[in-house]
Amino acid sequence: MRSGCARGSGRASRPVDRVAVPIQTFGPSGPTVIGPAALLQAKAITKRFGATLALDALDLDIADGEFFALLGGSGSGKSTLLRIMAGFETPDSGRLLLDGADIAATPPWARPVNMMFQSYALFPHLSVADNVAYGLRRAGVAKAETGARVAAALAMVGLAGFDRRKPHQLSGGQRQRVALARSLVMRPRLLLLDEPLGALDAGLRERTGFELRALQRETGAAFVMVTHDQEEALALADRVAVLDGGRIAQRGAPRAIYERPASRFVARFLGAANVLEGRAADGAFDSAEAGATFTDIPAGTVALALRPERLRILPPGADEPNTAPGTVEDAAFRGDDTLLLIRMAGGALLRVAHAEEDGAPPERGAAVLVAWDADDVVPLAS
Ligand SMILES: Nc1ncnc2c1ncn2[C@@H]1O[C@H](COP(=O)(O)OP(=O)(O)OP(=O)(O)O)[C@@H](O)[C@H]1O
Repeated sequence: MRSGCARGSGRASRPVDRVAVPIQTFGPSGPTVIGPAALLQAKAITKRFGATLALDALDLDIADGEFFALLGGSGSGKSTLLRIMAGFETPDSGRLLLDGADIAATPPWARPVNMMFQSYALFPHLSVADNVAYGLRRAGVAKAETGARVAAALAMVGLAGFDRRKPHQLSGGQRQRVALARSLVMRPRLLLLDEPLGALDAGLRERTGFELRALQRETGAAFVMVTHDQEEALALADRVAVLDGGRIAQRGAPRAIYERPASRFVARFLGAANVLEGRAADGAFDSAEAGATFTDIPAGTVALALRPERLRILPPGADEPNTAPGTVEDAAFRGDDTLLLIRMAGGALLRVAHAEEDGAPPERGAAVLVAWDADDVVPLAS
């Protein structure tokens, strides 16, 4: 992965009374939060739109104070799930619990939940301050308190002094901050963010990503972010759920699902791993397309994943275990590495990230050996 946003250890600045220590069990579908720290629980949520099954008996737990990312391709059900959490959409079946109590019948405004829309949905005719104050005024909060909370929220997102401007007098990044301030001013326990960085250019995305994490730590609210960008999800979230066809394909800490994807879909979706097909028998996996046999492979393995950055290139004839011959079909320089496409003798096309510090990459057409460490071979069960 080449990611713009580093993950900070970061927990230290969270107020002590909001520290989230979820208790987890590890079942076949990944860790499940069972402790009192579970803030929101979706249980077997199903939602259809006509013939489309948008969510398929989906289970999910969000812990108090965590940064959670819902990651998936177009149409995987991310937005539908977010809208159900917010109360803008009603599930056909299943339950949604907040602190253990069913909130199916609770209208959006009465939930301690706030949603920041991808479009920001600011009122164009209202000033920045009035946009941010809107929810507090509707809730009948006193004028003096409203003023103080609006000022604090604007300061928090770095927009002190912008109160009188109208949305059209702001840049895209500033409009996004107003939308954030408008959500945070309500002091939600759960903030839902629909593609929060989607409308920003690359430089601003990285900076805003760091700021989002800082705000999440500062407020102690749980953040649930929808994104189709895997780097963004891995960089920002404490936990990630990968959605596929209205179901959760895998969930867990970013590093865990990146390094140990459970299925072909997750391996390809996160970091574009090489997926090798073949046949498992007696603890070995024979991949004709890779021209290699892998040993110590658990029963039930249907394919193997190998990350491009874990593969190495050796000259032909090198005397090392765990190698297979191939030919360089193409090469693309990417700055800190070169992406090589290697056609293996068995026909598979492998992606290999050749780091700059490993010297000049081989030329197109060169015969090479592709090498791997046994520890980097990830067995996939589906
Ligand atoms: N109001 C609706 N009416 C009909 N179909 C809908 C409606 N909302 C969503 N769908 C369908 O439900 C499925 C899931 O949609 P959803 O918007 O949740 O996906 P998504 O993962 O957020 O996708 P994207 O990244 O493209 O926004 C899609 O097939 C979509 O076409």
